[in-house]
Amino acid sequence: MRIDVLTIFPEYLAPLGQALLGKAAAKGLVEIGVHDLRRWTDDVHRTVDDSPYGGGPGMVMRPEPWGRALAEVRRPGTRLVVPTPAGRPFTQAVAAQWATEPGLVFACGRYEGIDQRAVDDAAAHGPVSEVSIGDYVLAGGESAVLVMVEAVSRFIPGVVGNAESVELDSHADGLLEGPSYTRPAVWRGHEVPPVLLSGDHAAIARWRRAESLRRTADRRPDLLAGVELTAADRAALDA
Ligand SMILES: CN1CCN(Cc2ccc(Cn3ccc4ccc(-c5n[nH]c(N)c5C#N)cc43)cc2)CC1
Repeated sequence: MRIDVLTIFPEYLAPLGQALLGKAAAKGLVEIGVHDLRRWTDDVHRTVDDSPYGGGPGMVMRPEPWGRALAEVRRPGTRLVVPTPAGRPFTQAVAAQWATEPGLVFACGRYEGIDQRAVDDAAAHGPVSEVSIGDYVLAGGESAVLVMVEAVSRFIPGVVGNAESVELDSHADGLLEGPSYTRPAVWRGHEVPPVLLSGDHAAIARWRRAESLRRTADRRPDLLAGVELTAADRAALDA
């Protein structure tokens, strides 16, 4: 997969070269390009913003640099992802879907956002997704792109050493994952749940499902509505 990021703060995306993703890039599992949008400005001051039509606070990013940058960076048909507080929710399912695509281009806005015409015009050259990573307001799209690239890359074979780990991620089965434990068996008087030391894999699987259901019911009851519960699940929730 090829991932390109357009931003006025390229150094903000330096973490993409670190850790799992950095290793994946070194192994050729993913190609990452970060591009300074100012490369496509047309004035000596390398201007990327201007006042909003209709008035209002702050500045809006001009369409021209985006149009020129996307024409050069985005291969026709490649999905353009535009982080925005007004976007559709970015979810694990969306990450899994995008991971099947040959490439992604991320447009990091700043100020009060990007002139909508730059986004609308991009739709003529491939799919465009305006997405939000959560119901809070950031200062720009770069943090959101770091989050989304990490979530998508976990689905690329070979990026996460243990493929089973991705299958057991929170939200993989629509639920939150339950608690995890490792040695020592007792730490500051806190014991690891005995079932995990029992070697009874069926009992362990039942316990883990029950803990996942209980945590989801407690912290994200909204997710339960989308999960088909068995009789055993209901019994675990009622326990
Ligand atoms: C007059 N109007 C003008 C717009 N504001 C709304 C507004 C618009 C942009 C910004 C800053 N910003 C610029 C680009 C950009 C991309 C993503 C995100 C973002 N925030 N939160 C998420 N989950 C995000 C994601 N993903 C924020 C961004 C701040 C506030 C209301 C008043």
